[in-house]
Amino acid sequence: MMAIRELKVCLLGDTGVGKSSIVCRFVQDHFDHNISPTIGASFMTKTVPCGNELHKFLIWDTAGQERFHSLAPMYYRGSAAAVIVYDITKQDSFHTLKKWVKELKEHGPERIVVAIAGNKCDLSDIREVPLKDAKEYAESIGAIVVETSAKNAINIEELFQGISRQIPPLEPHKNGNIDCIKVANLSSQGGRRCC
Ligand SMILES: Nc1nc2c(ncn2[C@@H]2O[C@H](COP(=O)(O)OP(=O)(O)OP(=O)(O)O)[C@@H](O)[C@H]2O)c(=O)[nH]1
Repeated sequence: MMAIRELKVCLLGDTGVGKSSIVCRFVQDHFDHNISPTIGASFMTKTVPCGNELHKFLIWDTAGQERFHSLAPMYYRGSAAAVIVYDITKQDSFHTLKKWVKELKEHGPERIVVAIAGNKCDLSDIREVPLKDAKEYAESIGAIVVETSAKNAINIEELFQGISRQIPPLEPHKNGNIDCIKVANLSSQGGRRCC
């Protein structure tokens, strides 16, 4: 028997940085060049093994367009982790990422795991944000950082594995907690809805 833990995760970041594409690649191993901007938010799940536990990620992919900004607290409230995405070819999107970090610090859950994803690393020939800047910034706030490509499936699994590693394992006597159900296999895995 393995314990399954439900972990709420939200994705935040500018419109067009590739949040939905990252989730779609992670959950369905699929990439769509013509993906539409998210309206409000979308929800998907994926369960992955982590040590003696299964982590069921309840993934809220938020809309990056400014008009949806006020909805964000609904999605980061109660989240175990936030993936904040920027586009390595857009300096502005890195600036927006810093604003999200500030907002999470002020209004987000106290011990939220923050993972920074520098997406579109397949476009490094037109890069505007050096990896060094992202690493230095991530270190200064104690966040995970990785450059990803949803298009070429680079570091997408690793991003979520990094989050899993930051989630402290449950103590055995706590296995009866409400966020933890005993299951024998991975049959609950899969997305409920994509993009
Ligand atoms: N080259 C490249 N393009 C990407 C990558 N990820 C996403 N894109 C493209 O970037 C555009 C925006 O992707 P989305 O996933 O919709 O971005 P988003 O951050 O979810 O946008 P909103 O829903 O508006 O917040 C689409 O045309 C994608 O095909 C990537 O890794 N590489």
